Amino acid sequence: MFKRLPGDEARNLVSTTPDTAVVFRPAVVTTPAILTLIILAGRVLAGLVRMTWRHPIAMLAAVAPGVLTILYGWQTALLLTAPTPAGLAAWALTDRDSFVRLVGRRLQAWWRLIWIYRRHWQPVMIVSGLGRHIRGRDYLPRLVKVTCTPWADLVTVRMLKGQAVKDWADRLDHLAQGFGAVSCRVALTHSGRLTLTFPRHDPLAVPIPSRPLPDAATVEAIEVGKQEDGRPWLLKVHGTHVLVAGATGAGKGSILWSAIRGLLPAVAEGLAELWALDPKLMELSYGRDLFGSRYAATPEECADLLDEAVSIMQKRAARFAGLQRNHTPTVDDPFVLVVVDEVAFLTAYQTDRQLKHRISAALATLTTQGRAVGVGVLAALQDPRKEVMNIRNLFPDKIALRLDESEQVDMVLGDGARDRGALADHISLVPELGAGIGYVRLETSPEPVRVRAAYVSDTDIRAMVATFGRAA
Ligand SMILES: Nc1ncnc2c1ncn2[C@@H]1O[C@H](COP(=O)(O)OP(=O)(O)OP(=O)(O)O)[C@@H](O)[C@H]1O
Repeated sequence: MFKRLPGDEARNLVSTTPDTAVVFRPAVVTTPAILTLIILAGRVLAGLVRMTWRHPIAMLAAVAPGVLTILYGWQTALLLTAPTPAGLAAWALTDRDSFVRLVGRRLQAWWRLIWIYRRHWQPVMIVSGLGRHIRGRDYLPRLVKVTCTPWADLVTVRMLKGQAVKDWADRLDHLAQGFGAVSCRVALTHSGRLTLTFPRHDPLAVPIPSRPLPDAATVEAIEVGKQEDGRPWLLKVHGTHVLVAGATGAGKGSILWSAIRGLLPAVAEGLAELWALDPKLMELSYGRDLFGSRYAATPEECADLLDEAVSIMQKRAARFAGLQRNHTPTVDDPFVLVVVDEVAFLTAYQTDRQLKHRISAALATLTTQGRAVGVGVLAALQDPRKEVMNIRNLFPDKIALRLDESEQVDMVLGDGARDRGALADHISLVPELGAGIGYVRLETSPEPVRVRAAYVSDTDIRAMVATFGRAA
């Protein structure tokens, strides 16, 4: 009945070594076929119980037609079960969003669990070195569940005992390639549990047009683009300082302009002021009228403007002392955002030592004391190395756009950011595909989030100047 397997030959083993003192003849116990069948049946039953426990509705849908047919005949079964698919189809046609959210994504997740992840789990784990094959047994991390979002698969994994997140972070390429995704990111969710994110498509692949002007005057989180999951990317500039690092052509301008755009209604109401330092004389000069007299281009002018910001900050601090600890923008004490394009021109690349010292001191003073009194700095920078920007750590919020070298990612976003998937050095050089794309660490989570800034075109800037130039 059963094929003879190599193991059955063990009883015929003889030693071929001459004069061997001891010859092993392993005792081979033949398992009765009935026992094997009972064990197999037990496993199938346990699998069915587990499946019913985990997916009761799916099991009911699969089993009900058969049971009804046996009990009442096929006509009755058809009559009783047909309304379900018909109802689902009607639901899908009338309210596609809720159908996709509640049914479609679950089916998709189930299908991808079976077809992509479970099918390839063992080989990918063993080949990538995340699982172990010891003495004929596989020790594999456990694939807990798969959830589908509109753009990615989130795969929950229980690590093997003794594994570290770094073991997984070092093998992101293996995982992406193994499961047919373009990239993979890893995040620790609970002790011993990870979530792997495999994007199915890229919602940031096409440039995003400039965001609509806010209806109300606000200095709080400004919508400057989109996050990878499709939600708006809200940038906080009030109560913090933001450093935008990116190689030339990475799209730093689009973040500066999106932030400026979002603040314009507040500027018009007198609740905010935009001060611009434009040492490259390129980016901010285009909308110069938006800044009124608070625009500087030469290093001397920039130093004067920064000193003025420091003086305002210190006067406010003296007035607020003992009365208030946080700033609320008012017409008398508006929020001041100092926008600096290519800050290294004013610091590292500045040849006049005295001026360089003055500017560095003013920037350090603003970034250490300005938050609480409503003076913020939004600075762009091409090269994030410490020699170039020794005060980069005084900026609480940092954004990494396309960077030239992998080591620069952790310099901008902090240790371990690249290991967790902030591949800022892999962003495309083609402007349509990569400009404005970057990684941020939001306050709520240490995991880097991929974002794309909206592109504020020259036409947008001209329209902004036409509407708000006078207010400035
Ligand atoms: N958010 C964006 N979406 C799509 N394309 C963009 C975006 N931002 C910029 N671009 C494109 O990329 C080009 C370079 O952008 P930008 O000049 O802002 O880069 P940069 O980082 O400021 O470079 P540099 O440091 O050389 O000034 C722009 O001319 C534009 O065509």
